[in-house]
Amino acid sequence: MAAANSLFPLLSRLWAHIGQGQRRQLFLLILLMMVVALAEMVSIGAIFPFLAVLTGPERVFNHPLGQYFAFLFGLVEPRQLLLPITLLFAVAIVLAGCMRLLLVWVQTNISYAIGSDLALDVYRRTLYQPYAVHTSRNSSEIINGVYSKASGISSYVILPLVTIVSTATLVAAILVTLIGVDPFTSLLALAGFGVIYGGVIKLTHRRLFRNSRLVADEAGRVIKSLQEGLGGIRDVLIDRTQDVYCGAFRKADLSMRAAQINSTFIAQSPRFAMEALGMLLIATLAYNLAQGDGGIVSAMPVLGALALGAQRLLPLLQQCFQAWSSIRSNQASLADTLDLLEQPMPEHARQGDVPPLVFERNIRLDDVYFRYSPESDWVLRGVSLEIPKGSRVGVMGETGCGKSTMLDIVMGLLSPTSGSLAVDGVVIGAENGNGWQAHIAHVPQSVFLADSSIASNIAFGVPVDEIDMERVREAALRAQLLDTIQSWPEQFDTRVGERGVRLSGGQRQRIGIARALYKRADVLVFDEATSALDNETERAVMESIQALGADTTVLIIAHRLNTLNSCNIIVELGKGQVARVGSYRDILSNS
Ligand SMILES: Nc1ncnc2c1ncn2[C@@H]1O[C@H](COP(=O)(O)OP(=O)(O)OP(=O)(O)O)[C@@H](O)[C@H]1O
Repeated sequence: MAAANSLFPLLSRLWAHIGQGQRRQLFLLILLMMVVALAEMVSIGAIFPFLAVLTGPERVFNHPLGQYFAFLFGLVEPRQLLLPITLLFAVAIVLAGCMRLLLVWVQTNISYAIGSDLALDVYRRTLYQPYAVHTSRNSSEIINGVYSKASGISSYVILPLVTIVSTATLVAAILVTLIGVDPFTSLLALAGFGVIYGGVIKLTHRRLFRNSRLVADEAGRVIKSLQEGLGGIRDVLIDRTQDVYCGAFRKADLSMRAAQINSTFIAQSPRFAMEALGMLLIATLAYNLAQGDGGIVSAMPVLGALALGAQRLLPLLQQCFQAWSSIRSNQASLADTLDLLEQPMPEHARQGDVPPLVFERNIRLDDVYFRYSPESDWVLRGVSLEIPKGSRVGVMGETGCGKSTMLDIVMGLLSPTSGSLAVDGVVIGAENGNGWQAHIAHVPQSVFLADSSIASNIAFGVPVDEIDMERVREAALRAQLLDTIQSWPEQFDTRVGERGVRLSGGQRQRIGIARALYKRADVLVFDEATSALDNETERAVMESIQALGADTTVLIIAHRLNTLNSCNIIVELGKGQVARVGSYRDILSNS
């Protein structure tokens, strides 16, 4: 718990993910902070001669420095000092303001640039995780991780961190100036402010950490309730379960917001105590100085410098505290983001484009056992199978017997728990999986469609300006979809709607088939890809697939045996084992 609670290990893990270029930018930023701090010192220091000239020009004129200044500008009487000193003070104030503005601009830019790179890295690493990792995760958790936690990292951690460093530099510079003006009051103020902020930090840091865990978890539940309600909208409408989903949303949202309110309140609250303390100090000081020889008039320069210093210091201290509480109240999200950033990157991810593996003879499964986790039952138990190149293999078996799992292993999406997958005798593993997958096109049971045009969905993942329309047309023709597309006013530019809601189930499936054909892969895997088609269309699609040529290997899972009548090998699975292998005729005659 102590380790989870501590912020510093997280910050050092975060530092490890910041690139060299950005570290250099941060170093330059610190230099800029120092320049701004210097400007701040000058602007506060400048009020001292300004007020001194206002309240007693003779004193300043007779001072050796005043004499030198008068000589420099050719001034002959004390009142002539007023204009140049006022101008100097104004210039110092304006310059310091401009420098602060520049600092805010630079630090915001650098923070968001770092945040953007980290968010991209989280997304990239997530996309590169093996399929088994994806099937074991909840998508709302991932969306929450990539979008809210990782994307927001610039505003809730990086910018606050940079703010803490920059405000601390400015605070130090202002304090040094104020100590030069009046050491006792300045050190007293420093101690007072330090005690108050230190006390608030001590009292609230656990609470803020608890809030951070709550916000991180409840945000995931908010996304989950949205995804489930919208994803199952047909059932929600028919069953009238809107209130159930609104209830789940409300519960998570309220709890998340209660934690956010609490953290925001904590972040804001010390401000008022600080302002009161600052005023109290100035009033006490003014009272004491007014009792002195020269009265309040001779004390004005010191008082003015301290008042201006306090006016600069208090917002900075508050900013610094708010930045700390922002990091603390998002610490759990930071920890989750770091876990995502530290997902192992598979070796092949660094390889770039890999050439396809040689595939001339066969695909072999040798005594393959598979289970999804060490706690779960075996899904495949000792499956051995040889698939010659160019064959048409039909896979059948009762529901849940492991057909899709077996084909996921053939496609290199899942790795056998024991046993092996080999192509032309070469065992497929993490290092050559990409080379094997370069041969494969896959049509899953439910085809994912992007909310874009038909053409983009057929040439899925290809940039719009690189889509080969002739190839798209040919794929649509083979998938028995060309006539339908041509009957639509916008033809291949027709938008399909989110997840293809504007299409029928059969049209969606045929887009999936056309997508696989567009790739011109030499291994095609169809997982119940024609289940939504009528008999006539299914027969036509299967004929097109048959006509693909002797070099194309086709694997088809189907529940209807007659879908497989053009296959030359039929594999029947039963409870994770190969029950029978034979020709369509053999299987039919023994059924
Ligand atoms: N991601 C997963 N995690 C855990 N178990 C899983 C996972 N996917 C599938 N299973 C289990 O593995 C078994 C085989 O599933 P699989 O999808 O391979 O069967 P199938 O024969 O293709 O079924 P169907 O014909 O219904 O599509 C089932 O008992 C299923 O519950």
